[in-house]
Amino acid sequence: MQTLKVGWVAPAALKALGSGRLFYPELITASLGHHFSVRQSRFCRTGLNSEDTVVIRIPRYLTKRVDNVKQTRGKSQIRTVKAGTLLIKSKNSSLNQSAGYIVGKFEQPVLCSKGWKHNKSIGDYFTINNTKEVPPFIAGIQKGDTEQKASTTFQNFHICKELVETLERNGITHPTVVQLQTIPKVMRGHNILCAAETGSGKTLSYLLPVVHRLQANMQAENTDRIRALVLVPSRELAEQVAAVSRTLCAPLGLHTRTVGGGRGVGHIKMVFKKNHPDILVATPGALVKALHRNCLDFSELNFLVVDEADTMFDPSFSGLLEEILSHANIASDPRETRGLGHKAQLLMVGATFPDGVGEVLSKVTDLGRIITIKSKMLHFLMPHVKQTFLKVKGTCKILELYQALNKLQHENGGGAALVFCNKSSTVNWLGYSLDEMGVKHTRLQGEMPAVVRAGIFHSFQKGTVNVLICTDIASRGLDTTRVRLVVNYDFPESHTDYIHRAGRVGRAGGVEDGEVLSFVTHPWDVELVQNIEMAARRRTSLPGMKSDIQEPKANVVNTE
Ligand SMILES: Nc1ncnc2c1ncn2[C@@H]1O[C@H](COP(=O)(O)OP(=O)(O)OP(=O)(O)O)[C@@H](O)[C@H]1O
Repeated sequence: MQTLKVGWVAPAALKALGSGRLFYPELITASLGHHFSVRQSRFCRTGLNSEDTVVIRIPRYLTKRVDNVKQTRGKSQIRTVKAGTLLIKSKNSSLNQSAGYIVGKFEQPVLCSKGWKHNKSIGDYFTINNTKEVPPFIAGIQKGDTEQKASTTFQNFHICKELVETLERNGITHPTVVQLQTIPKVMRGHNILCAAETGSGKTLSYLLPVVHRLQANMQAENTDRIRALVLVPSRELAEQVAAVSRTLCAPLGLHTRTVGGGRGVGHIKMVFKKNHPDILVATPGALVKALHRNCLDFSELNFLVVDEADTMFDPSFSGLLEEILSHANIASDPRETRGLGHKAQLLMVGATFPDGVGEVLSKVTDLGRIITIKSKMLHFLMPHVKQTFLKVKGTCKILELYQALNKLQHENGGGAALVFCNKSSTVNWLGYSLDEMGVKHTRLQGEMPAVVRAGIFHSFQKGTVNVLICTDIASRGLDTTRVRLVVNYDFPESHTDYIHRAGRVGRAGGVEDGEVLSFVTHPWDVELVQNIEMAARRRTSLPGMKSDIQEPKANVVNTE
């Protein structure tokens, strides 16, 4: 307990200190100090005798509190702004951060999104600016890339000349970083798990060696059974992968076919009635139906590809995937992939590292022999894409969206936009509202009947319509090279979803100035936003994402 002798100002000041409303605590304490020094004259005015000094005891917790506040205010905020371009531009300019400043591991910067759980923050915003012009996955342009890497062409992989010519006709001459790393290993027969940024060209990194090896073995394996199976999570993606495969296979006489869900068993039977294709691109649900009806024979399978592996190993698909894998004879060693009685080589690719791989794969292959390829920027925010976060009231989102779409069309030179919602019902509601506002658009969500859904994404890709409102069904794997704006109308529920949605812009061969705009409405969105902001300030990957194959947990058998 500290004892002070005070006069008439002190009680009021102490009341303010005790009330917790310490906007200017140093002024109050200063005035207390000042008052002690002049107390005699004041006392005269109140009529008190200087001998009758009032004694007030200040509890220790209160003095401590004042000291704490003093210390906090004394601590200078980290200066994150230097000369040059800005990485983070905030509504409150004191929270900006320069591109040349990296927040250290132990530094705690004040985040722009700090108070975003509170309603008072509505209208606040910040932007993570792009610090690079080109994506990090284009080889030869990045700092530190060797000349050899830059001059590597597809011919260096010793793939057949027809494939190289087809790529050249499509303007693809130099492999991306992930293609450089993956293609040689697939050609050698290894089981691969490849996790690399969205839009970095993973489709070609598995299709090129697969098509090359199939044509090379065509004479030896004269069979009408399926030789390569590609599993993808959606019908749209199946069509897209099949289109690339058909282009590559056309000069080689190989056949590709797709089978997707939602069309009934009759359709599936029809697909397999004719000769079996060399390459089948399928969704897991439809494929399992075909397996149950004995429409398929995997005895000649050379390759099993799991595209969008993070989604496919997710509990919503992993049961089906396990069943499919149990029908295929998966190799454990590259030597088992060649010659008579060969087994299937397993290739898994995705933009985020899949969880639960260990549990599923330990039953069908040797986990220790799977080669993992991870890009340097895995789970990082894309440095070549501008990303804006806006704290907004739920009821105002539609107006903000309208403005953003208008700005894209009339000020920023036009282009396509993808608008993500978390639920199919929101897609429908937003669609009706935009209809009323006269915004031409199309919709894609998983609850649509298959016949209605067919062709929607293709027509968006072709440019028939410029705005697509969708759920996360369109966030996985779909190649959206003409998209310039991604809007998270509903904030995504996980980092993985954010990475996949944002990855629809800034793709190899796509428009260069893609942007992401995210509306933040609910208090439960804020933690993700803060993680994203912190990862941007620290230049680290997003937290809490696995990046290694985990051994399956030992089965605990309860003996009681
Ligand atoms: N070497 C290359 N040079 C130029 N463009 C390329 C190259 N490889 C692929 N592309 C183009 O890059 C785009 C993205 O490729 P792809 O869809 O395979 O990316 P991805 O890594 O599978 O993306 P996601 O993670 O979203 O599935 C495609 O339009 C493709 O044609």
